Amino acid sequence: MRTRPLKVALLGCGVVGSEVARIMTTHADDLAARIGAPVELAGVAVRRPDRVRAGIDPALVTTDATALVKRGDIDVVVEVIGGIEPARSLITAAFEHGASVVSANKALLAQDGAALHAAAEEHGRDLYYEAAVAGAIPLIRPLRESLAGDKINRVMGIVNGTTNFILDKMDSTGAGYQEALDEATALGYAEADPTADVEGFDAAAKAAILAGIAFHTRVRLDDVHREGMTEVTAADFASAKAMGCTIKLLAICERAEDGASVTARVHPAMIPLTHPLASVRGAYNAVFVESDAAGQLMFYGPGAGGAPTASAVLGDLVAVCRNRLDGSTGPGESAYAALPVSPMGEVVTRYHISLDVADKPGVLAQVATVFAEHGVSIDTVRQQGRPDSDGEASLVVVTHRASDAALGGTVEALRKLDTVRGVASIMRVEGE
Ligand SMILES: NC(=O)c1ccc[n+]([C@@H]2O[C@H](COP(=O)([O-])OP(=O)(O)OC[C@H]3O[C@@H](n4cnc5c(N)ncnc54)[C@H](O)[C@@H]3O)[C@@H](O)[C@H]2O)c1
Ligand SMILES: N[C@@H](CCO)C(=O)O
Ligand code: NA
Repeated sequence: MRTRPLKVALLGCGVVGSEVARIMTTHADDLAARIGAPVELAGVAVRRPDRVRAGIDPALVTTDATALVKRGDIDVVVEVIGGIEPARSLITAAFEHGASVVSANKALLAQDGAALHAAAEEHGRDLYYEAAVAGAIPLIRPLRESLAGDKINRVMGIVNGTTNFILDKMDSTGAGYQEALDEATALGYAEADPTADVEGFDAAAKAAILAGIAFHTRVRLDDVHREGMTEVTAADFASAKAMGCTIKLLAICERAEDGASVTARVHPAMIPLTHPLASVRGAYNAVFVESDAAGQLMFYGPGAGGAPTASAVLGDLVAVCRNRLDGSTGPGESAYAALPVSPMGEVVTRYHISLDVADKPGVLAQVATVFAEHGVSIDTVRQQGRPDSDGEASLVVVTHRASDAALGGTVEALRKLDTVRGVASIMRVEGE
């Protein structure tokens, strides 16, 4: 074993960074044995230097992250600050000054992954980010390495723990969205500003990263269709139950049936209770991968939290350190397929549409005609009179597979019918 240590700079010492530092210290001997050289924490960049950080030598702490990454003797920079800047400039400077980088930053990778990979390649260094998608769950490496010989057709997953916790609460208790969000906040699952999670931004960033790796194609954050889950109601869950389904916020990356294009999207969807993703409870994450040769694979585990996320960071750290020792680099960006990313209108799936209609003769026929005129085939229709309403009924239509554009046209035309008083909800049905 080499005795000269590999030097690691840690940027950010929050929820994830403090766990990275702890594991580096407590598992130092094992890490050294696995890597073939000791790893030394050579500097820790923080924003608040006065805070007491158990197990971290105060002499290592600095507020000057830029000077730390430019020191020249750093082998690996671990970026767990988050956000776009200064993380992007720091990572770029790290490559320029000879370091490899491990990051957990999905927002940055989804936005600037291509440029950062190019910088890593230019300087002959590694950029690893297993922790950026689904926390501790090994996913990036299985997609990039274990499945490198297969053809991935679909990646569908629950990649946000906060929203899964909220939806699971709504499902199991009948609570409304706000009540479930309040509980998630009180228990520390949801942040004070939950926008990134509940509006699907976090999941969309992860979808962009996953689609890019799965399809060897550059998929930018802007290419991902995004709908949050704030409009999901207790009534939607009741409808889902009636169909033997539950509702999950899904990130879905798909190759088109002709293989010539791909799509990436995040939205709430009904899935059958028999689908493996339906049994993912609480704040857990899971990703379902379908490929030509392997068939169906499921990756499941904790998608967030300090120690679980640090597990993924440490795994990357070991891999990157091994590469440094033998002067190699691991796989970089693979975007050779360069498939076009189609807009949401071209996505084909099934829909569950709940309408408030006038309860009188001919209405069902009128509604069915609108679906037929737009080429959307109906699978089932369920009508329920509502005793409390003045001559209104709820009409629930479940369609066969149709394009999002055709469904959009159908709904627009339905809204124009006098007999359709309102469109209570539209939800996609996945996983069948
Ligand atoms: N917390 C999780 O469960 C989780 C899971 C997966 C990925 N991640 C990702 O890991 C990263 C870190 O997340 P976190 O939960 O640890 O966040 P956090 O807010 O707890 O920690 C970030 C730390 O960086 C510090 N910081 C900010 N700007 C800095 C600067 N210029 N120099 C030095 N330090 C600076 C902050 O003071 C803070 O302590 C993010 O990219 C996040 O998306 C987090
Ligand atoms: N806010 C994210 C953290 C992990 O990226 C979640 O709830 O899953
Ligand atoms: Na992961």
